[in-house]
Amino acid sequence: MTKTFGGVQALNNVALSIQPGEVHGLLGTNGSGKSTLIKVLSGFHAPDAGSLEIDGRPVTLPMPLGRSEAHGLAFVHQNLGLLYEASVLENLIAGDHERLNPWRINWRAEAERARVLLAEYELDLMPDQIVADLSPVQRAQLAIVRAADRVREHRHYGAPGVLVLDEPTPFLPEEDVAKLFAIMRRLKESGVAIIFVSHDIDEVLEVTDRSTVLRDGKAIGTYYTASTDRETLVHAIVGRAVSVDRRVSTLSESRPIATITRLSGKILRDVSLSVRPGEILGLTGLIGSGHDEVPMLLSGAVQAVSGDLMLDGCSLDLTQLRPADAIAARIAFIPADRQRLGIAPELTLTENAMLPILGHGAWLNHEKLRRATAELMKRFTVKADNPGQAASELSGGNQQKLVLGKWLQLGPQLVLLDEPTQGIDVGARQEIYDRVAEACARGGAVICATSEFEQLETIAHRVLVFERGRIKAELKGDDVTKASIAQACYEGAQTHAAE
Ligand SMILES: Nc1ncnc2c1ncn2[C@@H]1O[C@H](COP(=O)(O)OP(=O)(O)OP(=O)(O)O)[C@@H](O)[C@H]1O
Repeated sequence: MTKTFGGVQALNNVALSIQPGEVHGLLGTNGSGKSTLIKVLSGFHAPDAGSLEIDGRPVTLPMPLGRSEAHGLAFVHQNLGLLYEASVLENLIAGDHERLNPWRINWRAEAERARVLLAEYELDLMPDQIVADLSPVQRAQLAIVRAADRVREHRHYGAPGVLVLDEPTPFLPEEDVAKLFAIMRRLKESGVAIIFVSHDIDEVLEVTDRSTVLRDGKAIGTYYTASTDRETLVHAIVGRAVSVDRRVSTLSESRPIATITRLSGKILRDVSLSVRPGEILGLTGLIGSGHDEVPMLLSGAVQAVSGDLMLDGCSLDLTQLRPADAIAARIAFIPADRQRLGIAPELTLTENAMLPILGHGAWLNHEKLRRATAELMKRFTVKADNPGQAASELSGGNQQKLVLGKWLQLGPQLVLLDEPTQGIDVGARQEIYDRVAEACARGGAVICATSEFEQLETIAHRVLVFERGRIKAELKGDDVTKASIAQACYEGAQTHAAE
């Protein structure tokens, strides 16, 4: 398969075969061509050259949009492909042309079918819930179950069934990843083949049978999971060894730069905490613990029920805080849902990157803005054709790097991160950590909400573990390890503290 966009060769003669009942990892750095390959299979892109065979039968390319399902292919793309204003039920049946006559839908029977399906996969969802009201995790689960259902349906028609999961796990905490893997194993046992795109090498080693690595649009090799290891895969992906050792700077004794008192939101109840200049404070917990509410409330993205923030001597009432006030106070927020909250997809890279620094003057120096964006893209290693292209054309990981660059260029004194490296490849993660460390070295403080324990072990000076809206444990210094964070999350507090 070969595909070029302007000057970018996204796929260069890639060959790949997937066996029935196999989980096949598709790995590679950001922009290496994984999504492009998948979008060729779904009919979104027409390849420049290449052929496709399913179950021994040649399939004509380009795949007409909507026809991939008839060949037994079902997809969960990075943006999940859900209709946000529609209900869970409407999302489950939307586009199910193989099974449903769109002119005559028995809504009662479909609602019952949806209830059975959701119960089978142990999802705590009701058919009439609106997708916009669901948490990111629930949305990911819904998209995966919908695709799994379509694949299974096709087995009744005698088609082999291939489920394609393009990075379905970045939002999911460990317990939900385990649930997803259980779904995958069940499908695999019934002969369904699964293509699994992930940047998480541990997950890849746990769930795949084989993996193919793409680099710069070329297939570097296919590896049997049973006879490979983390280092080999990382080396194949990045082209060099990558260390995941703990790397935190030494903190000098100083007073907090930010103190949050009695913060309450939808889940959070009366939480108080503080963070010192140069410190990276990790917040974590299981799904619904409320840790990921903190960045939203401190940035004014959502107004708090109660709470104050004392930032470098200034007091901010978090029940009144608007995003513009937060930006003026030099608070930067990098949200988890980059597609909806991080980027403006139709705007160019320059427009996206320069939005926070544009003044209110009538004249814009476009050449200067373009140059500043090109510089930013270099610093944050955003792989793109040129600053004038639309942000929607960037690969997922490169969009994330653009959002980080857009906010960190302001030199914020409080950086709020929510799952900052989701979708970022193992090599580029180190660069992101370097940029975050730079923000700290300038005297800023970082609050990072994440369900990736390994990330916290690598970068956090201190970690607060949340449960039911409250802090239940604090881990510091050498106690910040993947194992101790997991233990605190799952088994109860080691120590209890709230500064
Ligand atoms: N519609 C498009 N127009 C222009 N360039 C594109 C388009 N889609 C993808 N590209 C480019 O093709 C290359 C491969 O992108 P692709 O999305 O396939 O990467 P990826 O491996 O899925 O990356 P990630 O891990 O970040 O999601 C990138 O350089 C990207 O910028």
